Amino acid sequence: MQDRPIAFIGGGNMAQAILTGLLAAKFAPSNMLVCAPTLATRKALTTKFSLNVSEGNCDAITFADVIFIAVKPKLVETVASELKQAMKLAEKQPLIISLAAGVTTAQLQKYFGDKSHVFAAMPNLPSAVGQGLTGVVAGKNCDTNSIRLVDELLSCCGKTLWLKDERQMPAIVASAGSAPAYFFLFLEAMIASAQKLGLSYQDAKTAALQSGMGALTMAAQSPLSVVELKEQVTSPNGTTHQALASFADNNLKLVVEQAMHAAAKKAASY
Ligand SMILES: NC(=O)C1=CN([C@@H]2O[C@H](COP(=O)(O)OP(=O)(O)OC[C@H]3O[C@@H](n4cnc5c(N)ncnc54)[C@H](OP(=O)(O)O)[C@@H]3O)[C@@H](O)[C@H]2O)C=CC1
Ligand SMILES: O=C(O)[C@@H]1CCC=N1
Repeated sequence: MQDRPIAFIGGGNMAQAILTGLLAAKFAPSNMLVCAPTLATRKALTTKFSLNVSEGNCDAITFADVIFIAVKPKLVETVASELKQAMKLAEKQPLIISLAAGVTTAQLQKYFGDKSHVFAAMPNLPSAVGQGLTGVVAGKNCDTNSIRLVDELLSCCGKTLWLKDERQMPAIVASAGSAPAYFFLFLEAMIASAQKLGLSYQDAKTAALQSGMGALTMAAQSPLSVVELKEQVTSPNGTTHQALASFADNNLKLVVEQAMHAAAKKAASY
């Protein structure tokens, strides 16, 4: 699999995260092509990854077996109309994996053509460190071999979740695609509060990060539920009780629910 030529349309944050995951899994930079319109982006990508770059998106068709679409959702139709022309002349049809939030397999099928082999995927940024979560759905023309290949590719970047019902995709956007930002926000707030309580920035960051990594590792490994683990930290009328009561007074669960519904609603609107 590592010798498969792979192209990215768009070379921004998400393309680079997946690229980093694939390169760590021993894909060769010489088998990678990134198409991006801005010269500065192409130069930065060449310097960082020593891979191939192109200004023209259609080069992806002659180069690659698998093409990741890593542009903003609103641009997917535009880049698809370019690629579709080149695909008509191609001997072999590439697998198209869209990373765009909220763009469905039906939309992809319409943009790339009824015979195209499309996947709608929703990864997240920790793909860059092999800890990503990608929700994915296969379009109607994808056979078992191509599904297996896409699963292997995405698994280089972390866990892969094949959705039985594509209508679950907005929930994946809200709970995985956007979710790293919620954790970063929480860390940002904890670091700032710890500084106000007297720690240096560096110590505040170490305390927040180590507590976060410790808690997440326990939540992943323990047979106990997160509610039970939370109770183990909380002494009756102790310090944690005070903190959790303050969160409850400020309706933290409702705040989280509203935020995730807003993300899902946006995903469903593309
Ligand atoms: N960021 C994230 O955490 C996640 C993002 N996604 C999805 O990934 C997609 C990309 O997001 P993200 O990487 O954050 O965005 P960025 O803005 O970081 O990157 C977008 C890229 O698209 C390129 N681009 C713009 N126009 C064209 C064009 N006409 N042809 C080819 N490339 C073009 C830009 O090139 P240039 O730099 O040359 O202008 C840029 O490299 C989105 O659809 C988003 O929904 C999904 C999950 C998580
Ligand atoms: O914010 C966004 O729209 C993209 C999709 C998920 C994460 N980033």
